[in-house]
Amino acid sequence: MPAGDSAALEAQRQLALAAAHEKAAVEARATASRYGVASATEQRTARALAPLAAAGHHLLADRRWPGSRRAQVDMVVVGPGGVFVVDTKAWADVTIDRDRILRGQEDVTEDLMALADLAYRTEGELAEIGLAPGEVHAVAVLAGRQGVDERVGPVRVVGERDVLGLVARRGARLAPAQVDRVLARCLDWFGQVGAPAPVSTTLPEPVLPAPRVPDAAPVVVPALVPDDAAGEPFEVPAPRGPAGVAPLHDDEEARRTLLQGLLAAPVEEWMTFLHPAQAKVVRRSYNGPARIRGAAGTGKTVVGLHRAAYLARTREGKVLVTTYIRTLPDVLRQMLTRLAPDVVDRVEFAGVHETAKRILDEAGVRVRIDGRQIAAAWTAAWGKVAGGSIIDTDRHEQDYWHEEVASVIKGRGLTRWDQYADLPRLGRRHRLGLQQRRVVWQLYEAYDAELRDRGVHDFADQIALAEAELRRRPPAERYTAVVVDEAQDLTCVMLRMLHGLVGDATDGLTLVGDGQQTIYPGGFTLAEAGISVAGRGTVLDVNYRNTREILQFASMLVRDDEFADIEGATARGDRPAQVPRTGPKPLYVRCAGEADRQRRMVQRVQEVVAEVGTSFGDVGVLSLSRRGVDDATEALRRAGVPVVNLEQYDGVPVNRVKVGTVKRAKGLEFKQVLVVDPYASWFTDKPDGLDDVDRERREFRLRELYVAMTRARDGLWVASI
Ligand SMILES: Nc1ncnc2c1ncn2[C@@H]1O[C@H](COP(=O)(O)OP(=O)(O)OP(=O)(O)O)[C@@H](O)[C@H]1O
Repeated sequence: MPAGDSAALEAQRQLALAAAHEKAAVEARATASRYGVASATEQRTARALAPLAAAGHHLLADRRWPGSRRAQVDMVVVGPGGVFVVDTKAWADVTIDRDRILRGQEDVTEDLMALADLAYRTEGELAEIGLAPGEVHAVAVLAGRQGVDERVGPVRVVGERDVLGLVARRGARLAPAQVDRVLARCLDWFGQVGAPAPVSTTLPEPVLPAPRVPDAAPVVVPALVPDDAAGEPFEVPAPRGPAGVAPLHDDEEARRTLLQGLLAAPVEEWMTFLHPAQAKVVRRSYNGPARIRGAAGTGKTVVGLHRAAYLARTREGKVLVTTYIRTLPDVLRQMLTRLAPDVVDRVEFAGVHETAKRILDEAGVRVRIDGRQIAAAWTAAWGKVAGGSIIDTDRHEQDYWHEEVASVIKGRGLTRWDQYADLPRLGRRHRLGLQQRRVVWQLYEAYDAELRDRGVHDFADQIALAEAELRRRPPAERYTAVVVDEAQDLTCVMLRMLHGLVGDATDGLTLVGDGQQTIYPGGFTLAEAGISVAGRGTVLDVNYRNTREILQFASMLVRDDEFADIEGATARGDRPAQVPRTGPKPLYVRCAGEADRQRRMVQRVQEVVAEVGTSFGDVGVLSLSRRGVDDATEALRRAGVPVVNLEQYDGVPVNRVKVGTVKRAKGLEFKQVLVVDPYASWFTDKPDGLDDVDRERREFRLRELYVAMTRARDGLWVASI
């Protein structure tokens, strides 16, 4: 090749190289400007959140996205308000339509779902140390925006100026020691980002065109027009002020927002921090009905509530929390309001009868319940069929037969004599011969006829009708899940009805309870109710409520107790493996008579409220009978002690001594409990010498006392005569 030719080629090569470098430079600049935009907006989010540091929050910026080699999380906030996984979006023209988010015409929901998925995995990671699932939040911050507070699925979408308030308003949910534990785990989970990839200046050797033979024209290097790489279309508010950036919050505003959070009442530990075993049950998925059991005070209700919140958060549709006791759902709602304010409106609380009523109302089925007419129907039926018969003995009060009809026959949904003739009456010790059963059945028939003649229904009818209605017309996904607290209190038909709401759907039905606390007759098995929880059971075994001394005292009552468990076997109560708390021994006093007992009861109340940290509202006075409740109420009122009957208590803190029957106290707890109606013989009678009628009575009574005593957190006082 002639020398001139080779020089020209070299010039061409150099020019091509220069062009390639220039192109690469333009691209690199464009990329840099994109990063610049991102980091500028992220920095603004960081600045918006910065005041939180003064309130005990830790801001982890630019951490590794767990499970990804390259992706980063803009910011993780760990503090008293919980854990917030924050991603800043420099998006303009954003519209949110229900669970979708659009950027102009483009649906960018999936982008947020990646963040949701990360928060979900983080929740699982932190459950390992017991952090309750509801304390981890996915937050997308819209750069340069204000006054936005929306939800796209599980992701909270807020403006840059709203994010501080979002975190601060959560208040003090985690104690400093818990924040430290969560922080340590988060530092591991969201690892450090490694060194950035080195910048390479190596370019491939340019391939030059072959020289044209006749007259080689000079190579024209096209002018390089920078790509349209100015970055994403988004609006950042016009800079203001000397620094060129608008202040996100003036000091006063930030202080006010923070103060709001700091002043919020701290929540109890169990609302945010669980035992890891509890936290896992909350999130576990069961491919059908599940059962959570455990002895008194092991946190079953707590887990049930967290699970309800978790299911509401992660599923479409509503969750129902229900229980037998009419007043308990209100108390549970109050708890959930503080535990999971974000989902409380998607969880319904209703007693099991209220639930039946709603089902029937919606189906247009009329039910007429009239207490007086029901009582009259019973009295008339008893007079016609049972009075003077072989079941009318002084061994049984009418109540016994009323329970037999209401709980055993109607509770188990029996409608034919042959079903009852040889029915194993689980949990009822007194054996009934065929003759007695026949009379009981006739009594039932007569009672039923009396109800129909009067055009009224009783409460068991209401449940049976609702259950039948659900069978006739399965509900159109009314609830996504049903959580039943104190499930051992329900009759067979009640459980069938609740099962009818969700069937065997994954995570549909969660039964929470403790067979040891069964205080109603009418035992049955889950198989009879058409429910199987095989392989989907969990036992909780740390007692968080009682001191060791209280539990030991209460457990003596049920030492030899055997009960018919809903899973089919005759069971002994679950015993907690751990009872971490200790305290003073319970006091058992023998009184000279009823008047003496009332006097000492008032004195005891006055003593305990004189202790630091105990007020009237922390005291529960419990009785097995309504009469006992009336007497105690009267005595306390006379002494000027403020009282509230548990029938009227809805969980809103009130500084009055709570007085009520043990049945009404189910699921509740008090710092100090006074049990006011035992007779000494209840504790001393040996079961061996009793016939089966008395044995049955004794068993139910002792279980009820056990329930009463295990309501006590710190102090227990039992007075007998
Ligand atoms: N992980 C926990 N950390 C601290 N306290 C807890 C925890 N779990 C439960 N508790 C507390 O233990 C007490 C008992 O909890 P809970 O009422 O849920 O028990 P339970 O098993 O439903 O009791 P019961 O069957 O006797 O009604 C409550 O005061 C609750 O706040």
